[in-house]
Amino acid sequence: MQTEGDASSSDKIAESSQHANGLSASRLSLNLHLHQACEAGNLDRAKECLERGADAWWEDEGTIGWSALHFAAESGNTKLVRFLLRRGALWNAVDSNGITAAEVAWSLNDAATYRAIMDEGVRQTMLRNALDQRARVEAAEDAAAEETGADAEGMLVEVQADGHLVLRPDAHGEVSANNEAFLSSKLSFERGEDGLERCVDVDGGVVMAGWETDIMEKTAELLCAGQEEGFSVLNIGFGLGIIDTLFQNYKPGRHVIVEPHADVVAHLRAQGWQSKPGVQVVQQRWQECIAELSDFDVIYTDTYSEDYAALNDFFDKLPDLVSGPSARFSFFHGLAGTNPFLYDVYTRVAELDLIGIGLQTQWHTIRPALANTELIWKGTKRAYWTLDEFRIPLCSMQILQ
Ligand SMILES: C[S@@+](CC[C@H](N)C(=O)[O-])C[C@H]1O[C@@H](n2cnc3c(N)ncnc32)[C@H](O)[C@@H]1O
Repeated sequence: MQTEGDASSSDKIAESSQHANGLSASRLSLNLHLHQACEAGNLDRAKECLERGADAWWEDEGTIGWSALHFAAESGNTKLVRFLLRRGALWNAVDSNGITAAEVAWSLNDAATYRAIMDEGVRQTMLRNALDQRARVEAAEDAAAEETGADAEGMLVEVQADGHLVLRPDAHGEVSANNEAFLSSKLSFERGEDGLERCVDVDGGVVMAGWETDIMEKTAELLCAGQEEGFSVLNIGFGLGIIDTLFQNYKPGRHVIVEPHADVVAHLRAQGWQSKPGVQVVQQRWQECIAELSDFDVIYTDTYSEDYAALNDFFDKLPDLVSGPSARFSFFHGLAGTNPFLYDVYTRVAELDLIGIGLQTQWHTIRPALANTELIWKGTKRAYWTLDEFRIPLCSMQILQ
């Protein structure tokens, strides 16, 4: 509960008007009435406020920045929540503590309301991805015409100055937000303060770190256990070679590694990867060589400085890469790995996009033992993972046992 006891609307208006971004007193009053209606879970009154011109997106910065959706979520009226979402409420608006309305519902064990907000998030994210994809195709066509490049974006979740969560912000010129810039920048291979090996980019962004070993181990097991002798593996992104080392334990007959970064390739050469039997290293971006590759029983992708749109593009290539309906695919699902609600949204978005190309996904949840110990992120730009549970996708055209 965030409103202040019996404060009258006019008191609240006076308090809020300092932060009102130029809204008139009557509009503020209407917005506050909308909040009160939502706090009471009163759909009819909320409708009336919106019909009279209240703003469904408005957040009361005079208090802790709740929106009408936060109040509606707290009231437990799922119908009201759905109504607000249809009328312009922002599904991912956060209060001044970074809390979304969905998290308010979650804290109250209100699964129906949580689901309603998540569904809207999934719908809008998929729509936005589709629009972005079209914009990228058009940008690429323009770039080809003008011989200029288009910038890629990062996919970290950040709270913006206006209080909204952004799913794919520009990471302020860092190489982690631009695949082309990343691939021509310097990398360091070092030991973190946790004693584990890590690979770090020029800005201090972590490309890969030893704490992910648990995730890689489980992924390799899900993908490789029970495969026939001589099975074939395609891995996109070598990094520290953790998953490739684990794949080798299952003795694949053919093991293709796609890795474009010169420093990573130098690192893997130094470890003798190129002369291992059955191993082929392709020093290209996956986008450049994928059309030449086919017939894999196991496919895994875990790249860096690429966003969800790039992953979705990779999904589209899968039908031409697999050896048959029982081939298995997985990817590193770190999308929105710092916010539990957005992690749920991206889980569902990926699942639906995969259904779109005929793949079923089973999610295997693990708690990486080494994740979130303080030392992991010391001396790095930021933590890209702060959640307790990691979901490993296992995808196939057939339902897997
Ligand atoms: C997170 S690391 C992979 C870690 C790996 N799974 C492991 O177990 O060590 C990401 C790798 O993807 C590579 N990469 C980045 N962009 C790529 C692209 N477009 N195609 C293929 N690999 C890419 C990076 O150079 C980096 O080596």
